[in-house]
Amino acid sequence: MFILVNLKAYPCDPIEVATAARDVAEDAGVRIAVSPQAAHLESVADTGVETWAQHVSPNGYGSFTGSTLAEAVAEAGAEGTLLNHSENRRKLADIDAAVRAAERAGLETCVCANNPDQIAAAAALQPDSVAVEPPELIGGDVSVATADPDIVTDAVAAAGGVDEDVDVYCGAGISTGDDVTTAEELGASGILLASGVAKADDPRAALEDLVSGL
Ligand SMILES: O=C(CO)COP(=O)(O)O
Repeated sequence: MFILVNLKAYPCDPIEVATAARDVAEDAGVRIAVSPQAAHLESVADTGVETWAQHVSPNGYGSFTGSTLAEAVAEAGAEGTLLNHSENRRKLADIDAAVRAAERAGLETCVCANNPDQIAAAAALQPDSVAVEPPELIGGDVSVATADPDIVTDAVAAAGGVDEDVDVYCGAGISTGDDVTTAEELGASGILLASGVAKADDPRAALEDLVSGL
């Protein structure tokens, strides 16, 4: 299972989380990545943890003020990028172009979506992975794998029906090792989480719990 920790715009210490994620990944032999604000990509990547951007723009170099270029995040040390997060939704054409921009820069891609139908559309763009995250469960206390297990199994089936090479992750409300193993049993090959680590009093302990059943 891949554990991708999205720090969103939470006021946590990205280096504290990155250092803990690096150590827990090494100790447990589990793949863990951290996705900080764009301004923190380089310092997070410098810790040695696998680092992801939260978004990249669909355009390449040029007169595009305010862009977050795929090339720039790759140069900062990112190895992958989220796209179309529930809190940063984009037009289909822009998601497609952003997947292509990320590929050109050598970044792994994960396109987020609300439900299995959107997962099928996202998988058709041939990212490396898609992530189903029901918006109403994001930031809550109940894991998507418990509250709505069908959405995970249906997302796995929807993506597989379009492109079997696209991995399927799930997220929303995940905070414990039980949540992670339940998601794995439903067919997800990774989880995407935020508040369970970014808002934890002890991010290292939260990460250790997440990998405890793997
Ligand atoms: O949006 C999410 C991860 O990208 C999920 O957030 P929570 O883990 O806080 O529910």
